[in-house]
Amino acid sequence: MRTIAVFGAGKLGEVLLSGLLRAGWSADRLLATARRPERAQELAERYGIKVVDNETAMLEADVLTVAVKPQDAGALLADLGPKLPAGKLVVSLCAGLPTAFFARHLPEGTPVVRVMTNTPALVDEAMTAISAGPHATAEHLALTEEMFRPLGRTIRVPESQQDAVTALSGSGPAYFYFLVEAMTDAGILLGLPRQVAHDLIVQTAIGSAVMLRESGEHPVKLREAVTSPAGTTINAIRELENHGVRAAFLAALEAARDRARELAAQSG
Ligand SMILES: NC(=O)C1=CN([C@@H]2O[C@H](COP(=O)(O)OP(=O)(O)OC[C@H]3O[C@@H](n4cnc5c(N)ncnc54)[C@H](OP(=O)(O)O)[C@@H]3O)[C@@H](O)[C@H]2O)C=CC1
Ligand SMILES: O=C(O)[C@@H]1CCC=N1
Repeated sequence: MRTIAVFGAGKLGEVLLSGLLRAGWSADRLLATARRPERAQELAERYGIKVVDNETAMLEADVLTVAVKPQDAGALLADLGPKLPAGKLVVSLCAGLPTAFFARHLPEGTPVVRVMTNTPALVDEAMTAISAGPHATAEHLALTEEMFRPLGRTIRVPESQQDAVTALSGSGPAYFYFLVEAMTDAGILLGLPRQVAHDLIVQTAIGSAVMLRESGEHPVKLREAVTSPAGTTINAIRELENHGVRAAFLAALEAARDRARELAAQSG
């Protein structure tokens, strides 16, 4: 079993570590790094893993998973890059940053894999997209899949699609939570107690998601089955169309994709 280090175990890094432990990855094969000592202590106590400095993690691990914010990746790589021994696999979780950015900071020949996952990894329902960067072989991709498959679904995509993936499934959970929040408010407007509105919409979201996955039907077909002629649903759909909700999603995802591009441009 390989040793995996998570550099910058913040929100997403912790989700990954907890998922690997749930999947049976041995705690003594996991390392984490953190910038703040109190965070390091918290992770060590919570998961029983070693939290070490970046250089130790780089030397001891086989897979170096970069989970710092894209804005912090340059400083981390400037520190580690020149000292990186051969034979390590670098897996980036950073939104926007192309593998070419990593290659510029790392010794020639270092394999890099770019990954975009999402927070439902916490309940083993992540959507993880994996792309080969420079020097990444089939074996490196298989190893990355081995890390992420227990956390949900994985797919391979060309790296050119990763900014779109980031906008769609990387950020996607936030859009669903936003929708649930808005629908709960709507329930309150209609006179339901907050908790009742919340419970109704959460179960409706789960039921709809399971139907989407398990029926294999097109969403239009599933929506039609709910939308009775001259019934209630079509009145709501007309309002959603009048308020440009579909167009808002198109614009929102373009904005997220553009931000991923900006992060890459700013990182140099
Ligand atoms: N959150 C999400 O849903 C997703 C995030 N991502 C990507 O994952 C990455 C992490 O995001 P997220 O977890 O939300 O961010 P967080 O800020 O929660 O985590 C990043 C962590 O890295 C630490 N850090 C920064 N620099 C260093 C360093 N040099 N050495 C050690 N630790 C360091 C930070 O420390 P400090 O606490 O001091 O700031 C922080 O704890 C990003 O690149 C993001 O694009 C990808 C998909 C989904
Ligand atoms: O908001 C962000 O930048 C990160 C990347 C995808 C989800 N969260």
